Amino acid sequence: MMFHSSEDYAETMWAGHSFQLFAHHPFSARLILAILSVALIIWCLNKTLLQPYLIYLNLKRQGVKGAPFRPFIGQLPEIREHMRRKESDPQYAAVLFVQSREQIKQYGDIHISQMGPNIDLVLTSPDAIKEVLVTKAGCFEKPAYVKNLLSLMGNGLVFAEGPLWERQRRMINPAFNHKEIKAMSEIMIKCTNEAADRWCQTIQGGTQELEMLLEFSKLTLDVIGRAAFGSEDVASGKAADELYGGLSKLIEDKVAGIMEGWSLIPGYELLPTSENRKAKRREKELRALGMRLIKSRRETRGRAAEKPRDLLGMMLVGQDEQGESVMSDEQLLDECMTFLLAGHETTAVLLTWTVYLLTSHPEYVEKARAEINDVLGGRADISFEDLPRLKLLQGILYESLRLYPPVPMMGRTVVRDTEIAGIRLQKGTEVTIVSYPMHVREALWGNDVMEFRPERFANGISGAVKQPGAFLPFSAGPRTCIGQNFAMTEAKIVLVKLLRTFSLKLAPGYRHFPVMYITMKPKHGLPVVLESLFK
Ligand code: HEM
Repeated sequence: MMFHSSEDYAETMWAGHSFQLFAHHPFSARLILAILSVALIIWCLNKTLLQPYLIYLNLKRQGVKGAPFRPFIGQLPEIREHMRRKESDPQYAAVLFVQSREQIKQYGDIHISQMGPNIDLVLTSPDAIKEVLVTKAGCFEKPAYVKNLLSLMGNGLVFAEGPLWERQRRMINPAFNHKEIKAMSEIMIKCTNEAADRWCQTIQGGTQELEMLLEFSKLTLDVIGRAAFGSEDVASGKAADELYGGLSKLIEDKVAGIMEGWSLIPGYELLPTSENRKAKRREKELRALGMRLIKSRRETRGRAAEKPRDLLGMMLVGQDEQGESVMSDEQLLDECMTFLLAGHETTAVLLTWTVYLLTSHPEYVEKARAEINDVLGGRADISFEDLPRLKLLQGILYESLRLYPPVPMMGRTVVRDTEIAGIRLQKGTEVTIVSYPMHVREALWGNDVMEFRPERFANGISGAVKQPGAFLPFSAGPRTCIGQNFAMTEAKIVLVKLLRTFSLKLAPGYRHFPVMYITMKPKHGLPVVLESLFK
């Protein structure tokens, strides 16, 4: 072999012999392993100790208050203890998670909280939250730990960022305009009638206890399946049980991982632990179900002559208003999983808490029935045009969203240095927006703030609260919930049917224990005794 220079020689020797050297010298292999291990430990310590500590110092130096820094665990032990102790406390919702009243009382509306290794700037003030969600929204993205928690949604609309998010939102927006929601309301009515018939059959003229969180979840899954995917069988029989059961278990397990603290460690989700393997398996099954939906919709699209009107159909045609072209199969699947998840769970939880509040305040059941009868007269079915006239029902739903917001917290990560409420935030700082404390702040709503009083919304949101930005069930700004009108339309349709067909009583076995599994829902479900009003 000819070498043109000593560099060539050295290079070839390095490339050719170095691996042999390592292979034949166990010492060198061990050295490499040791170097890699040290690098990994340094990386982990930097992520879980040094970076959080520097963020903590930056906030502290600017006078932000909060519990003292505690390496790796933060306030996790207290939160866990808190959750255990509160099992029997009916006011549990009022002391939700870390953002307990005591924390706000002790440290103020804007304070530091530490969940495992993560330092969070907790915001419960309308002005600061408006800066994050609206005026400086471009400086924030969704945090990695939430993306990991809901990795099933991939890069769908909830987690897409930058130009991808802009394109997807532009493409999907038209599916949620007034005309489309009106068209989808017919599907909602059909699904609701079918569910009510099923419940009537179960009751068989007597009374029967039903677990309403489960019933509402199946119903909202059915609606999103048909309205967004043009599929009749998302929520039929076994598939629905598998889908609902699979999704709930997946999220419960992942939240349990957070409470244990392990899954807050960066990169933990990549380790082959039995929990991670189980979660991956579940995700794979659920995504396979999503793929089946796409395939079946592709086939029906091939046969249909007119322009598709459901969400998946529109995405399959695959052009946005600017004529930009098709989504990849992977992106399509991410959007399907996003809408299946975001589009059913939240609305089911809203319906569940509303029925809980109504059974606890029967006087509003009577008032709501009177309003419904007034608006519908002798007609059996509601129509989309009736909905704006159901003012009390709207107030009941808003009051439920105020006292039991299905999404009471939202996370953000600073991606560009910025300033919020006069506090300088470095890139990498985590921000948690907590709506619940604003929803129950006396100074904003009046001294009856803890009471269920739907009339407070008689003149809309601005008539109910001093700062409208303090009512945040659907978020605000460019990333506000795309499905809010869909959800409110669906919830009204379901409640009208329920109140017109059944009397409702909370079952004696109900245990009030709201928990946060991304959405805030009753840990033990909502058992309700249903009795038909028509005998
Ligand atoms: C009562 C029902 C609902 C509540 C309380 C709710 C709440 C929210 C909230 C708070 C966000 C913002 C999350 C964040 O920025 O971190 C959000 C976003 C979103 N919601 Fe909803 N939602 C509901 C129903 C729905 C429905 C029915 C759909 C679809 C049919 C839907 C689809 C979405 C999507 C796709 C996003 C992400 C939007 C974006 O980032 O551009 N939601 N929702």
